[in-house]
Amino acid sequence: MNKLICGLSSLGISLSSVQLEQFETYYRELVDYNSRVNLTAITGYEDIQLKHFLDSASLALAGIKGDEKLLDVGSGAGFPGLPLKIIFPGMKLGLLEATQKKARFLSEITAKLGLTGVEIISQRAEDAAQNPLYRQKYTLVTSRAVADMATLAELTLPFCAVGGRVVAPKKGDIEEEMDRAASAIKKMGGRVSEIIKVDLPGLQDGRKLVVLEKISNTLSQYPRRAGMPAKNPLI
Ligand SMILES: C[S@@+](CC[C@H](N)C(=O)[O-])C[C@H]1O[C@@H](n2cnc3c(N)ncnc32)[C@H](O)[C@@H]1O
Repeated sequence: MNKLICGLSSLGISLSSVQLEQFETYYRELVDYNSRVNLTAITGYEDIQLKHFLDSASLALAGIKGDEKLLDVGSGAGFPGLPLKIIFPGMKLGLLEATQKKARFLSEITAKLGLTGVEIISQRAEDAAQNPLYRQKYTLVTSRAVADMATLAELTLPFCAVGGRVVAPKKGDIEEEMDRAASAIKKMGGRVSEIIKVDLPGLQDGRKLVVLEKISNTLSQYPRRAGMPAKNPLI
């Protein structure tokens, strides 16, 4: 795990032997499960350390303290939620994933890693966000590679408590994407707080973190029914 260790040290994070072993187990189980069920195209030992584990950990640049209640929307094989939980074990974590076979992997890997305080929610974000158990209940919401920002605002901000934040990793030039998303972010009760450049050993390719702040309650009509936020983004 040298690539991960090196990148994390730039973030001021060092891992205990238990955490290191958890990352090794996560790597092995991911590659094994992936040979039967397609979870990720990234399978090399170094690539997984950088593009999955360190990329997930880079969200710490947004000032994660470790006492957050975190929901990861469209978590797939657990990114970025699970690496953050390994690094910050005190966090409460929800992993929201609509695809059943991916949600099954999330349940299995969570048990194998011996993590507690993790809930797997196998639903679409549009449906789960109307459930009072989840609506506006999280202080931190993450989502990587799920949708463009206008759609993502509608899929994430409704889960966020007022005063909480959404952190979304993005890559490349996002100016136009952010312009298109301005109205959706406002309608969900959010505002853009900051955009943080990610520059870590092995991840120097224009990655950034979009940070949204939740400043007022989301109106009950949002998110719209399943599929609408992607099909017809709010403008
Ligand atoms: C490209 S994958 C990214 C997975 C992971 N976040 C990552 O970065 O590796 C997108 C994931 O989001 C899930 N997803 C897409 N739309 C969703 C929705 N509306 N509600 C819940 N999950 C959704 C998909 O099932 C898929 O697993």
